[in-house]
Amino acid sequence: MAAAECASALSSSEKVNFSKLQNGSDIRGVAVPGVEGEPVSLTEPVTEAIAAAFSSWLSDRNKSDTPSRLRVSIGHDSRISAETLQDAVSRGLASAGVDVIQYGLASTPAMFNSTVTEDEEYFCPVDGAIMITASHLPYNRNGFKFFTKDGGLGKADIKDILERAANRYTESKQPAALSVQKVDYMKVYTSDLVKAVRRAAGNIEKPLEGFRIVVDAGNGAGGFFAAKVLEPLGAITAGSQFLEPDGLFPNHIPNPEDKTAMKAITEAVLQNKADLGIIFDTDVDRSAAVDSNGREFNRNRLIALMSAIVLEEHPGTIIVTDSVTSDGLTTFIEKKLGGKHHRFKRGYKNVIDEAIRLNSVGEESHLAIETSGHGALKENRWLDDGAYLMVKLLNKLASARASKPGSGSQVLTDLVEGLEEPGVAMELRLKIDQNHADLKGGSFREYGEAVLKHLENVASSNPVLQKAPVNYEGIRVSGHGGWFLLRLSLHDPVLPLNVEAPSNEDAVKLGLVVLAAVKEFSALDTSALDKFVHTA
Ligand SMILES: O=P(O)(O)OC[C@H]1O[C@H](O)[C@H](O)[C@@H](O)[C@@H]1O
Repeated sequence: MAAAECASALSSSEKVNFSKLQNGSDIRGVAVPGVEGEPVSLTEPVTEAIAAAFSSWLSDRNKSDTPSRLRVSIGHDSRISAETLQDAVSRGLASAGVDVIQYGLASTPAMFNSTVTEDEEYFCPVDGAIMITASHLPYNRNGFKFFTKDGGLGKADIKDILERAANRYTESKQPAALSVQKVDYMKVYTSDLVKAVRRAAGNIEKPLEGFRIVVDAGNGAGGFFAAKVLEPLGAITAGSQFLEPDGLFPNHIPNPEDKTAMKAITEAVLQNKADLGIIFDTDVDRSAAVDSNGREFNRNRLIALMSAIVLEEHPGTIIVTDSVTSDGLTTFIEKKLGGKHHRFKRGYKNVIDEAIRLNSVGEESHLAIETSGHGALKENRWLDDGAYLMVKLLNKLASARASKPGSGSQVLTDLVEGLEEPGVAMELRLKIDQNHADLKGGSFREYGEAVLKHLENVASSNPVLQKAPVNYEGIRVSGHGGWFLLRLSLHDPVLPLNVEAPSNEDAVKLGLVVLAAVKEFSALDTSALDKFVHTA
């Protein structure tokens, strides 16, 4: 499908529900027509209004300290609607009197980086940055993430921007005099990553010489990592796959939580006898790895690995994670590594903000990381960066090679030794039918809260179950050698259920507890749970 077919224009008299485009701290919508039941919501005029609204938000925020014209950078991932939206964003910004700098294909973390880089040749630092991406969502979606030098914008800022956009959308527009610069900013960002590995290795030019490392970019924006980061450091990247951007994602979903994606990189490692495999999501703010034996470092195992690295550097520090992390991970961080596991809420912005808050009240934390593969380090300005997580693994490889040549990725494998892993780990997503009479006109959130309250009461009266003493999200309960967590999704009318247990039999016992408690809620679709408890 050609980019020109994307994002057909709406007339300004049509009603646009801007608030529906908010997805937590991002904006997301449908940008490409053709999928039944998914009309285009992120049209060019809507996009122009959002970009102009960001610039008005930015200029209000910077009023006192930036008398000159504002500069905003724009980057995008490999989606087929990227260029159309990039042009619309540029027009929206220019109409608001902002200087526009287009980076073309870029990663989300690079966009944040552009707000802190000091380099006039690249028009940096910019006052704000916009990344056009919908992460791992299907090809027809797209969206925006916004950054200033203080990091990614939060929920309240996005709400504000969408309100401003709704007001602007009805205003008649003047054609804007477009002042657009194009620069290859990824050159700056990748050279920062290369320098970070060289520095950690004692300023050796090629600290990864001889390592075979394969990259799977899933046809997203992460293909640069092979040629622009690994190769200059001396690694051999033969066997890397899906490095070419292709917004139809023909090979697999670029998502390190996805089983097919992890299988693809694992096979590439084994076939190429590589020391390490690295996989990114579409916009490179999430990642995972695979060791030379094909063992996956994603989800809890990636957190364990990163915790081991960070706790060597900062003994005793607090590791902040999302809520769906395993009990085995807590034991590993606290008993084996001597750190403290702070299991917080789901959502990368939530874990990062919590780590920043802890530091501000004198509780030292250096790592905030989610099972999804999002992760941020204090040393890297709390930038949510999948590529930087991989840089930390590369540093480990390089230092192990210096002391023990030929040991491949064994150093990483050894670091997670002792992590207890459950026999069964699963997530089922139970949908709330928002139009169901049982909601009695209330919101799906209220309904979900009622389900959780009831489950809490049921669990409290069952002597074989123990409610988690500290819990920030949903209902987490231990029993039958495992645990379950039922919570409200951050964005969707869904109650995700995570269960971990030593065996299928135990997982079924936990599943039955949940099923018995929620079955009277007729707007909740429990078919996946029914199926699990009857067939597992
Ligand atoms: O609550 P859920 O539906 O499981 O979604 C949770 C996820 O939402 C978004 O994708 C965020 O980027 C992730 O950081 C978060 O983990």
